[in-house]
Amino acid sequence: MAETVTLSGRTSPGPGLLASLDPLLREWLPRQRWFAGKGRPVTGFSLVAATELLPVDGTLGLYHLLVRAHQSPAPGDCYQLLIGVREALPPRLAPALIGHVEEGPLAGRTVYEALHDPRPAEVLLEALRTQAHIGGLRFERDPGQDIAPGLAPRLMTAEQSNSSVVYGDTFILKLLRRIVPGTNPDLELPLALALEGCARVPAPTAWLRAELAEEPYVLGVLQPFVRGATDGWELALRELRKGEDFGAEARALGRATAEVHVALARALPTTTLGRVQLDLLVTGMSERLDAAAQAVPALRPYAPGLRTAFSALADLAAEGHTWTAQRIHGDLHLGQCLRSPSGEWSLIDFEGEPSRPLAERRLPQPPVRDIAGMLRSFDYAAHSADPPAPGWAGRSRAAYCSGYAEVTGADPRTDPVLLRAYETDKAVYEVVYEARHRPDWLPVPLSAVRRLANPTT
Ligand SMILES: Nc1ncnc2c1ncn2[C@@H]1O[C@H](COP(=O)(O)OP(=O)(O)O)[C@@H](O)[C@H]1O
Ligand SMILES: O=P(O)(O)O[C@H]1O[C@H](CO)[C@@H](O[C@H]2O[C@H](CO)[C@@H](O)[C@H](O)[C@H]2O)[C@H](O)[C@H]1O
Repeated sequence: MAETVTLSGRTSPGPGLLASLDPLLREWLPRQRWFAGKGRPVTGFSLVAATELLPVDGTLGLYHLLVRAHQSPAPGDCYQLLIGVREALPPRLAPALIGHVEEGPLAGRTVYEALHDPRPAEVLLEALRTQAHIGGLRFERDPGQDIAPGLAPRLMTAEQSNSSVVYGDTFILKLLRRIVPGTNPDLELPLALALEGCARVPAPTAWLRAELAEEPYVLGVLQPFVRGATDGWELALRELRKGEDFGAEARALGRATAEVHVALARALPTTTLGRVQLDLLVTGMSERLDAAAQAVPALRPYAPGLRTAFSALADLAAEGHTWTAQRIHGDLHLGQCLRSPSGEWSLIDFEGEPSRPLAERRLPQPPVRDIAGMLRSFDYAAHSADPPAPGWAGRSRAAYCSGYAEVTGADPRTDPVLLRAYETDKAVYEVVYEARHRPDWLPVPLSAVRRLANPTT
């Protein structure tokens, strides 16, 4: 059953479109890295919106679909799909195959993940360049930034929560996969930082939105591509392999994080977290720990020790301690930091932790939360090295905090209770993330869990 169907007006996809794709999507969707509902069966699909971008009666058809995958708990998540339609798939597109349609309006055709194909990817950039309105899709651009026509696209192959296409090493378009209504911080925060003149974050050039059932959806963001960049994770692993210290880079990263925090605090409202808010924060952390221990048995022996991190924070709140909260990155780790060949660091991916509700991701939070994320990341890098290098992690963590203090005047280590609570919350999140997505990596956050559960050992 269609919820809302938006058409380009050029041709109707026909009522049987989704029914004919259903058996193929059931098999293909759960295999995608960005599919958020892993481990729960997909029981069906409903069409939220369908827009024909290239006519499907031509040699290459293109549908933009928003499709809800029915899973428990209902109603299931909504995903953005770009479906190419051809008579037959050329061999170079074999990895993009979704399947051969047996019935319905596309019977006899082959459907595939269109982002692998240059022509559909070009259509998206051209629509952003010309600020097209197609069906319910709104391709919009910063009037102060131009997009040259004809930039060659290539789909990024990195492990991602979404899908990105690089155009001529000039722009990168991130198409969000799991779509939720509302203002998306991945567009909101970089736009606010650009207005603030913060050069640490690539300024959005253009974006794709949809208005569905009077709710706004952000579907994608185009931003300048940092050419020749190395991300912080790759760089850290490289230095670890060479036995090199990461202190200077970690310090620079601390400064970059602080600059972004200062700009966000200027650009968007801040608030004070008092007893009520801190109690809610502690409750949230405790509930996440309970849910994680339920989902991942290996976490259970450490749960009582981890809880002491949260009760210590509750104790401070009861004594009347308050903290300032502001908008933050929300999922900061080494992979979200790009170092340009000239040594400048940029921060990317302001979506927050994708599994949390959007409203929660947009709340002001103590900046220490981002710092805890980065500290966890140094630990991750050190534990992925062979042999593990805890001393390297300790030095990088210290240098990062010092760099942060150089800009803000406040060293995060002077706030150990809040820092330990957030590090614990993050490690718990990572345990669940790894159990779900990369079970081989589970020992990495579990080693931190052991340390955080026994802070004096
Ligand atoms: N502006 C940019 N310049 C260069 N590379 C980028 C840029 N933005 C993202 N990337 C690359 O794309 C990858 C995925 O981007 P990210 O925003 O983290 O997507 P996701 O939310 O899907 O994880 C990054 O790890 C980085 O390698
Ligand atoms: O980049 P994403 O928004 O998709 O973030 C998710 O995936 C990350 C892994 O790709 C995950 O990060 C964890 O692993 C990193 C090493 O691969 C490490 O640097 C991080 O510190 C660690 O949290 C992130 O948690 C998840 O949300």
